[in-house]
Amino acid sequence: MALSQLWFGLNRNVGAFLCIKPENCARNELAQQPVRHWHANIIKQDYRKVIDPKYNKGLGFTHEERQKLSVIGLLPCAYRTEAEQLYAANVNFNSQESNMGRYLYLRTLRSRQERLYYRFVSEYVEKVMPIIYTPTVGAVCQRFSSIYSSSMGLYVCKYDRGNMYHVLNNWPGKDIRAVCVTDGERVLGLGDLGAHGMGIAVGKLDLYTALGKIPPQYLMPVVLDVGTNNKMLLADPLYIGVREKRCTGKEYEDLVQEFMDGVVSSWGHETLIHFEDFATPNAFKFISKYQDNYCYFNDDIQGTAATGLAGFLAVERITKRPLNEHLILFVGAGSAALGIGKLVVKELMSRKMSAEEAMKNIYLMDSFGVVTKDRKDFILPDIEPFAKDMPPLTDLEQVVKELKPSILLGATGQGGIFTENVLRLMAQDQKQPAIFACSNPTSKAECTAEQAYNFTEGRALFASGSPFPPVLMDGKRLTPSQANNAFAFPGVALGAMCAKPHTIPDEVYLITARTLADYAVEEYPDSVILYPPVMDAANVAFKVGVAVAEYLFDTGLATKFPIPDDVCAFVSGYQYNTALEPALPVTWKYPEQPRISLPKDDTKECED
Ligand SMILES: NC(=O)C1=CN([C@@H]2O[C@H](COP(=O)(O)OP(=O)(O)OC[C@H]3O[C@@H](n4cnc5c(N)ncnc54)[C@H](O)[C@@H]3O)[C@@H](O)[C@H]2O)C=CC1
Ligand SMILES: CC(=O)C(=O)O
Ligand SMILES: [Mg+2]
Repeated sequence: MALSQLWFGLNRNVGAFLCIKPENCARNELAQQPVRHWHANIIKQDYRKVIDPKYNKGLGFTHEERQKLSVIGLLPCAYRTEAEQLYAANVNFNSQESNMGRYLYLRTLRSRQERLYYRFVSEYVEKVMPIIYTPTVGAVCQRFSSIYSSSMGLYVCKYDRGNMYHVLNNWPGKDIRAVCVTDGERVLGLGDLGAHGMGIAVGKLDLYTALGKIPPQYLMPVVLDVGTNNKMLLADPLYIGVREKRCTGKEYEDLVQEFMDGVVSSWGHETLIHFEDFATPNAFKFISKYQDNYCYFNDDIQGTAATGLAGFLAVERITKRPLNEHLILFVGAGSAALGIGKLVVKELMSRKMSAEEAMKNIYLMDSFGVVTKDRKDFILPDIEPFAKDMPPLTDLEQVVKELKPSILLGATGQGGIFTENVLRLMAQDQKQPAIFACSNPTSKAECTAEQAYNFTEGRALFASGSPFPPVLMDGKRLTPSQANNAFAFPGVALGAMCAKPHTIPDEVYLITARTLADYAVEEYPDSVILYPPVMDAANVAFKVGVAVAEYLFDTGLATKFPIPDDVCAFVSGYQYNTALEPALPVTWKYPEQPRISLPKDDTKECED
């Protein structure tokens, strides 16, 4: 291993450092001894541990550790405590001039010192999440080929058909317990980004660890590269993916099936398979195909459903009006909106309502207008039950004027469609109009927080998919909530990975929604917030993880055996600790063995 590589791995040093303190010379003196070669071999092993981002502590190696590892001189003399390392990371992060710079700095930190990275993300989640996740991750995905410097995840392309097991097992991690896979066809609200979808798979799994505290070595981000229909990418000389139009139909579905089987045969049936940012018709198709037979979930439909329902439960609590008495208008009838709509129906049915009663006050609107019964064919079969018997209405303003919704949720990927007039109409008819602008990234939000508050005299209960800063109005600080599936998927994943089910039923998303809604009530009883603040997202993930695991154990769906007596302690024990560990950790200790005194030498002298 080249010395330069070592320095690079340790802390991006630019040379060797000679410290003249005599006690620090011990290792070098030792190196002159005859045992040198034997020792060098041991040290080589240690070196590997040191340059591995999992173990590397940079300036956090104590001087004793540096001596043991023979890295004295490869680091400057200073030792930094954890707090000092975090402070240094923060200084570096803040000194970047753009969010893209901050993202790239964090990737470098991640590739050098994994624990410090996750510690930093957890500690500064409010300012870091918008960088590693929406909105900056959207810009990263758009420019992925031009900023490409390392793979970050596994790329499985359509030409790997027949060799899936081989490709999956090229991944260096051997104990994979969750996979986040995308085919990049609908990345946030940015459309088809092909192999650039890796950015979002990496971002989601980063939140598994930052929020769910799931150990990163169990996680694998994957892009299924089946081509792209994005003309700009196809013409980009730097494009990193398959430069062909998307494959579809049987060829596509067979590849996805081979992927599912490859994961199961590589790491077992309990491996969590998280589908992200597939185009909506495929997303629904794969839920019906895989939900009952794999440890599988679709985040855009099911994770978003849990988050959306939790927001509606908060509206119900704040307005003191039962959910079924609210008129809900979904603008958008795709993965996000339809997923939420279906879960709201399940929630209302659990309150002893029929499906028809539950759907009575739920309206869907897509780019053709309100979904009505006279539609010839429905893009998705799941839309049809929501269709209403009414004359067609296509203009959003008109729809709001006529239906007078109390809850308006946008998931269209169309920035700004909640216009001033739409928002004013909402405020005209409702005391506390609930407005959810769920589309990501920020540029695609249906309205900004400022617009929502300004055009409703500050009365809106507002949440958005990407974060907005607080708004000052008449001396009052109005803080918007973030309605993002990041409040659901890390906890669902944590619970599922602990309990290891072979299937994740819809009840899990009801439980997730209720746990998230209860959290806000318990922690902020007097507040009118729709969701807890993002700085609480790790606590939410833990609560959701425990609730999901408990449900899976109680219903016999868990395959983890034996069933733990204390699920809370069990889930907590599974979690990742971001504290910097010793370089050469003592994993377990042996007790001192009782000593038996040696018998006296009673050998008789030889007679002959
Ligand atoms: N906040 C969150 O946690 C999540 C947010 N999203 C965001 O939601 C957006 C939509 O995602 P999907 O549902 O997967 O997309 P999709 O493509 O499945 O659905 C979009 C829907 O919007 C409709 N639409 C488009 N323009 C419209 C208009 N002018 N008026 C009315 N309807 C219109 C389309 O007909 C379609 O029904 C994206 O921006 C995505 O980032 C998605 C998942 C989770
Ligand atoms: C948040 C998310 O999953 C999306 O916008 O697609
Ligand atoms: Mg998504």
